[in-house]
Amino acid sequence: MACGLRFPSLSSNSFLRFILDAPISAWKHSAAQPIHRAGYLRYSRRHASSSALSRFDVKGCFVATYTPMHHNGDINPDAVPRYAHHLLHNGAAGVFVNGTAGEGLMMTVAERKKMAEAWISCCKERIKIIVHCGALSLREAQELADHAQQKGADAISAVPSFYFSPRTPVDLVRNLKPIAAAAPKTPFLYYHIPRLTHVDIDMSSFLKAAKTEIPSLAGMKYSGFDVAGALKCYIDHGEEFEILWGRDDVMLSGLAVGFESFIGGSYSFTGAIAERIIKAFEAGDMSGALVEQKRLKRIMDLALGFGDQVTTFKALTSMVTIPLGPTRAPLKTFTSEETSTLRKALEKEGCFEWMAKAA
Ligand SMILES: CC(=O)N[C@@H]([C@@H](O)[C@H](O)[C@H](O)CO)[C@@H](O)CC(=O)C(=O)O
Repeated sequence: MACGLRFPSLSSNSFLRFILDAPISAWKHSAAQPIHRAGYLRYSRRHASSSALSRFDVKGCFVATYTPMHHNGDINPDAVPRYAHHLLHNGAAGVFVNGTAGEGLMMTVAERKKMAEAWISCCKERIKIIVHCGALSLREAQELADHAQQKGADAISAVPSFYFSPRTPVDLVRNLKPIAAAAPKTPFLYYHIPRLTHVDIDMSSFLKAAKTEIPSLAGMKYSGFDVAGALKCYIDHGEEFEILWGRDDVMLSGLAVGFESFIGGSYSFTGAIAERIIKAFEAGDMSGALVEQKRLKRIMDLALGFGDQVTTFKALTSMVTIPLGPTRAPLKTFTSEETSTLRKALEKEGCFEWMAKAA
C-alpha cells in the first residue's frame, strides 16, 4: 500500500485498534492519494491487485439517483441530462440507476430499460453507471441484466428474491448466480439492503461462498444499517472485492476505517458536502470533516422529519437540481404546501448554503 502513514494489514484486527488509537494528528499523514480527473473526485488508498477488484475499482461517491417523472407519473428520461449535469458538477464518481431511490422495483421492465439507456447515453465515459436489475421474477432480472450489458453499463447490481427468500449464503449464491450469468462480461455487485428486502445474511460469509461460483462478482453495495457487518466484509474481503459504503449519515466512519467508495440516496443534494468531507479527511482535517458530516446528517434528519426517505429526498433533490416530479404509490408525493414547509425548515438552518458547491 503506497502511503505516508503505514496501515497494518487490513485482515488483522490491529487495523481497527490502530484506527481507534491513532491521534488526530496522525491523519495529517493520511495515505489517501487524491486523483482529480474530468471534474470529479476519485482517490485511492489501495492498489487494485486482485482480478475481482480490477473489474470495478472506482473510488468516490456514487449517487443513488431518483427517477424523473412527469406529473401524471410517467417516467421522463429526457430530464436525465439536466439532472446528471448537477451531479457531475458536485463531484459524483458514478450513479446507481433504478435502485431504491429510483423506484426501480415499482417500474415496468420497459421503463427500467428506458431509464438505464438514458443514463448510459448521457454519462458513459464520464462517470461510472451501475444499473440495478433486481426483480422478483428471475427472468425479468436476467432480461434487465442482459440489456444493461448490451447497452454498456459499467456494472450491474441486484437485490435478492424477497418473497421466497434465501436464508443462507449458499441460497443467496443460487439466487444471484443466474442474474450475474445473464451479463457475464459486466461486473456484478450484490445489493445488500436488509431493512427493505428482509434478507439479512452475513455478507462476509456470502462473499466467501460466492467468489468461486459467480465469476463476474466484483463486490457489493452495503446498505445495511449494521456498520460492524460492513466493516467485517471490508476487513475479510476488502483487498479482493469492492465494498461500497451505503450509509450517507455516517460516511466519515466509513472513511476512517478505510472505505474508499460510497453510495447513497442523499448524495443528489449532499454531493458537495460529501466531497468536502473526503477532501478534509484527505488533508487530515478531521474537525473540518466532522463539521461537514454533521451538516449532512442534519439535512437528512430534517428531511426525514417530513416523511419517508424516497419522498422527502426526491422532493429535496428537486429543490436543488431540476424538478423530478412525483413518486409512485404506495410512496407519498408531497403537495406544494408540504414542499414549501420542508423548504422553509431547510432554509431556516442554512442548509441550502451547505449544499451549494463553493465557486
Ligand atoms: C431509502 C434510501 O434512499 N436509502 C438510501 C441510503 O443511502 C440511505 O440514505 C442511507 O442508508 C442512510 O444512511 C439508499 O439505500 C438508496 C440507494 O442506495 C438506492 O437507491 O438504491
